[in-house]
Amino acid sequence: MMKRQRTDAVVVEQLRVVRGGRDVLPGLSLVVPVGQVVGLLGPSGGGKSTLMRAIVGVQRVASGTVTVLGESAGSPGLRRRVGYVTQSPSVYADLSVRHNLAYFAKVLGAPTDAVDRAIESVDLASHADASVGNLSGGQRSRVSLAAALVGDPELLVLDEPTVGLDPVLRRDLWDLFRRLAHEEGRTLLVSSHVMDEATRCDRLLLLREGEILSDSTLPELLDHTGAPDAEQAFLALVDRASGRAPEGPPGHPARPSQHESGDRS
Ligand SMILES: Nc1ncnc2c1ncn2[C@@H]1O[C@H](COP(=O)(O)OP(=O)(O)OP(=O)(O)O)[C@@H](O)[C@H]1O
Repeated sequence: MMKRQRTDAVVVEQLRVVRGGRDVLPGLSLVVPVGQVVGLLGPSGGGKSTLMRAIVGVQRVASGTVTVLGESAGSPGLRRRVGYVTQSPSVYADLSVRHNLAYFAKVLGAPTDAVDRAIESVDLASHADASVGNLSGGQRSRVSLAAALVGDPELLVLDEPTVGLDPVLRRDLWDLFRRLAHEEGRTLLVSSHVMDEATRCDRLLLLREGEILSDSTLPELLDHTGAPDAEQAFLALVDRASGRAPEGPPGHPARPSQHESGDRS
């Protein structure tokens, strides 16, 4: 099992990414500290997936640097050290949980006991021989997560892992993320456009239109904005960034129009 060594798992400096002829990330800088659950929150289209792709090294970058666990993002040495779960399922529906994970372990060159450890980590031992196609949505999400865990990664990058799940499954997954960070010392970068998931993160990065509006803990964010919850705080920051004063009383910033709130849930 890996040991914590550095203070920053990810360091992004002046990252510029152009997609479809547009500056999706115009010049982003941020750090993700080791051993924490960092939430990457913000409206759809804000650049969360693009940033994650740059961190795992699958995104063409126009300029800037992305350093992951002390190496340049996408370096061959990071292959097993970084686990990535995309929004679309990456496991085979016609194979059992165990066979899926055995396949990923082989691809990554991970030891065979990594399969059982990953299955236990995500609490799927009782379904290890079930076909993935017969599992519930929440169980399937956990298989994808287990596939990312077989390489025993120090950094897990999870793109909207709780989307479409019911509140109980969401809570269970967030409990698991926290355990992976706080008990096993891994670093987790987890994206979501559901603001109430902010309460489960050690730190929050609020991303909107390719720019970081805030990088802090939730208590710091609430203190700084005077807002009662993460969603209101985010909206207050959006108003400030667009030079618009909130219309409501302090602590209750006005709600911007639907497209600005970007809520697609
Ligand atoms: N393959 C692509 N080609 C061109 N533009 C793209 C491509 N993929 C994404 N974009 C654009 O890049 C911007 C950021 O998209 P991205 O997927 O990173 O946002 P996001 O915050 O992850 O959104 P979501 O929550 O919907 O996944 C969007 O404006 C999107 O239209």
